[in-house]
Amino acid sequence: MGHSAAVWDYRAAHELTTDWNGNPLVVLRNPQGASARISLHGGQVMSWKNQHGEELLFTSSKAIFKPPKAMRGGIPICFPQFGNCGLLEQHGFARNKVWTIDEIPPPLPPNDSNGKSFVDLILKPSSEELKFWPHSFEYRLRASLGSNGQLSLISRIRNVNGKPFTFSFAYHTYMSVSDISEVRVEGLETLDYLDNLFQRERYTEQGDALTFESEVDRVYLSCPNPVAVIDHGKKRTFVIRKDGLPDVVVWNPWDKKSKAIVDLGDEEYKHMLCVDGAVVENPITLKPGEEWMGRLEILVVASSFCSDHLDLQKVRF
Ligand SMILES: O=P(O)(O)OC[C@H]1O[C@@H](O)[C@H](O)[C@@H](O)[C@@H]1O
Repeated sequence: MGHSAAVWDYRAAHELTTDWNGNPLVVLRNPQGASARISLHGGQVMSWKNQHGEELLFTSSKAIFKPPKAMRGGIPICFPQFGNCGLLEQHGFARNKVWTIDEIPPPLPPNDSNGKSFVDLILKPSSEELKFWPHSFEYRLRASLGSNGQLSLISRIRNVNGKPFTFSFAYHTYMSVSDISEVRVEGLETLDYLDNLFQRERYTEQGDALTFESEVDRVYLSCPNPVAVIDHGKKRTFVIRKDGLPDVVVWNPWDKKSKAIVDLGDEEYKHMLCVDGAVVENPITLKPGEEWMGRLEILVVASSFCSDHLDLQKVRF
């Protein structure tokens, strides 16, 4: 049965360790030497390295690795609320909870199993969460690392409640960049966005590409695939493809705001950019028994491909 191959893949390709603070951590590796580390605290990707051992995600030098807060960096999961538009704590509780590993996960689809290592993490609400968000759910997060180093995150959230519930969501992806002034984001041209710096007022993107000269905190609406983060300094491009995640949040706090963020080092805002696949404008409502799926895939394209003429539609994951 197909299942045995997947179990073999799973056992051979990931290992369990702990971070220096004692939090359990899953390590995925591919045969070429790329790796990803996913913490059971928050189901958060903490590190993603390419085959040369270069870190692709930003982690603050002042990051606090202790529950109940999420570490500043990597890819925190924002669920069941994005931002502060709701009654829950900012970005919801999922990023602050301890997840478990599914030791016998469903297999990878046969057409997608080649060289992939993966892990499935599970979050179910405890009686504590149910007190302030009274909805039973099962959340399965599959993190996988592909043969060309691409990182893929698939969230499946199922309503196991007797009543419908509604949520918003984001993969809050902190990319590591050479210098924010050397970066541009493509794929957002002509889109409408909600500007968090102006009470979520709606504007339309006018530029050919988004560049950074001051604080940016926006939700771009209904973004087509792909979105690209082009880093001229590091000569590499993050190509982002998503499914079930219509919106894209772009955030950099810039100098003034970052001084107020206690777990962000001085001047570190220059080396980070959050570009999140998200569901913000139209939250998801799940009826009893229904499941939602949101997939994010990120591939870093080598410097030789990094030019103004990169044809993003032709990038193969
Ligand atoms: O400090 P937190 O809770 O991780 O949030 C960081 C930022 O996350 C972004 O996604 C929001 O748009 C910002 O408004 C927010 O400041």
